[in-house]
Amino acid sequence: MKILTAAQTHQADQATIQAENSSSDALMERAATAFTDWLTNRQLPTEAGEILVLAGPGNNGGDGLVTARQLHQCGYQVRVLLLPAEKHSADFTTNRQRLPAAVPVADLGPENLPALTPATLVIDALFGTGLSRPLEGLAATMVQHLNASQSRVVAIDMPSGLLTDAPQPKDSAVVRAHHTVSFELPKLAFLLPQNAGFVGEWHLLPIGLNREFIAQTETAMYFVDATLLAGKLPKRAKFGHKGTYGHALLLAGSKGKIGAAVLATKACLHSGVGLLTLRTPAIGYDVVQTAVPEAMALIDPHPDFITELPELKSYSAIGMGPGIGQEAATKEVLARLLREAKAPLVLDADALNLLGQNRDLLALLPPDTLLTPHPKEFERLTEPARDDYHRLELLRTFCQQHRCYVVLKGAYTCLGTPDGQFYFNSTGNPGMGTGGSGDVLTGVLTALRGHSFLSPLDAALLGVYAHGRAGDLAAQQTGEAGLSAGDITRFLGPTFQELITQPLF
Ligand SMILES: NC(=O)C1=CN([C@@H]2O[C@H](COP(=O)(O)OP(=O)(O)OC[C@H]3O[C@@H](n4cnc5c(N)ncnc54)[C@H](OP(=O)(O)O)[C@@H]3O)[C@@H](O)[C@H]2O)[C@@H](O)CC1
Ligand SMILES: [K+]
Repeated sequence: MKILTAAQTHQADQATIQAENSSSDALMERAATAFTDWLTNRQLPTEAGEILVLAGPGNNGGDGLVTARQLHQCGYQVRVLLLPAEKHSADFTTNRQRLPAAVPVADLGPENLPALTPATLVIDALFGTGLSRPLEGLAATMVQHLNASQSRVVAIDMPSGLLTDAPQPKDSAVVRAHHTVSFELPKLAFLLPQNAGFVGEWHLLPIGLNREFIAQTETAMYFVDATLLAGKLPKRAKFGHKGTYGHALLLAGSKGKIGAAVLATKACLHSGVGLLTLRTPAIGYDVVQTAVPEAMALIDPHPDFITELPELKSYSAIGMGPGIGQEAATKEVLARLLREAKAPLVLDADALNLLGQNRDLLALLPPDTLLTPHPKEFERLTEPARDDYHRLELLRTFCQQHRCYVVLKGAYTCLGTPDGQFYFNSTGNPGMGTGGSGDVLTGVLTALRGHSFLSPLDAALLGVYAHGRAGDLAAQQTGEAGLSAGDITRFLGPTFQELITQPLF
């Protein structure tokens, strides 16, 4: 799915109205009907107490007025409070007039803030994607009053006060919604950790925005779901052999962290690699040969950490980092790898920390190298980010400067590409924030980078998505708290099976 800016969303709105030869009022009716259906299908009890619609002066307020009318028609007890304004949108005015007289309506005022109880369900329709500046005055006071209450809050399209795709001025008033129900396409603001407390759980409702317009609109941001990946992973070839799917090399493990090597190795094997060789220190030999007999073990002369780079010419992809530690000799191995590798590289964990401590090595990164930092590791490669928008700026600059792909790990892991695009992943769950989960991702990505038929972009997208999806399937069995990294590897097979497409021709 594409992620559009607020301005592009407004254009999509206009293009839809034009293409359908209908009216903005009809589109509003459609959007608000989808919202009302969403709400009432959640078995909203009629005895839920009062439903309070807070309506602003624009089309977001218009959506709120349509919803109020529809909920009233369904028999709910609804009340509307309007935010006084000098001008109102045409569709707001139309729907204000359509509101049945039986629905109580009043103007908000500093002396007229509503009583809010835990039984009140508040529908936040103050501002949506048309918000052009931080809230002030009465609107800000109302939002603070709402946030201080125990009422349940469902926001239409955006939590009011939150900018759709621009940095939020510090301490500005923003509604803290329990649910945000938005239309058609995800908004950038939903995907940033700093906004989690405002957005709550978010949901998308299709409202039939014009497909052609969306298809031809240029964007640098995507939300990666199964549809975006359709057709990218072909069925395994009948006459394929181990060579077709690559021979991967993993450099992983050190004393006390051989488990990281085992996890990455298992994940690589469960992601379709043809052959796998693991370079690990001597202390890991028995462990690895026993735990993962499918992999070949190429033992380093040092007992505790990796000190020598093996011959590289047979490998189609190389992953380095899980559990390797930060010894000087291991850093030299990394430096030699960067200088000598011809195969695609995946760098993670301590390989990234070593790069952060020796930034001169960044100049050696071969083009299309894939790095998989979490935000702290990324900061060690760049600089501390002021906020999530600044972090995205740093990500774009880093990827462009080093011609590399960076998987910035998080709730919506963001893949940055050398041409400045962002791909936010849709799969995964909080249970995956557990030791070894990153090692599994390195194994998956190393396997896919070794598939000659996948582009660097597709390998990264598929790997990140599959890792999250396998975690989701695992959590269905284990629960999020019970999820461990090894569980993720067990569900990689079913995940890839889901992703493989079998076109008839
Ligand atoms: N596109 C779609 O898919 C569809 C969109 N739909 C709905 O339309 C919504 C967007 O509507 P919208 O463009 O009218 O903007 P909205 O957020 O209501 O506010 C604009 C008004 O607020 C004002 N204003 C702005 N900032 C302010 C501030 N800080 N403090 C005070 N005032 C401020 C601004 O005035 P101005 O900036 O000109 O001063 C203007 O008067 C969208 O979120 C969705 O709910 C659906 O109905 C149909 C499908
Ligand atoms: K809103």
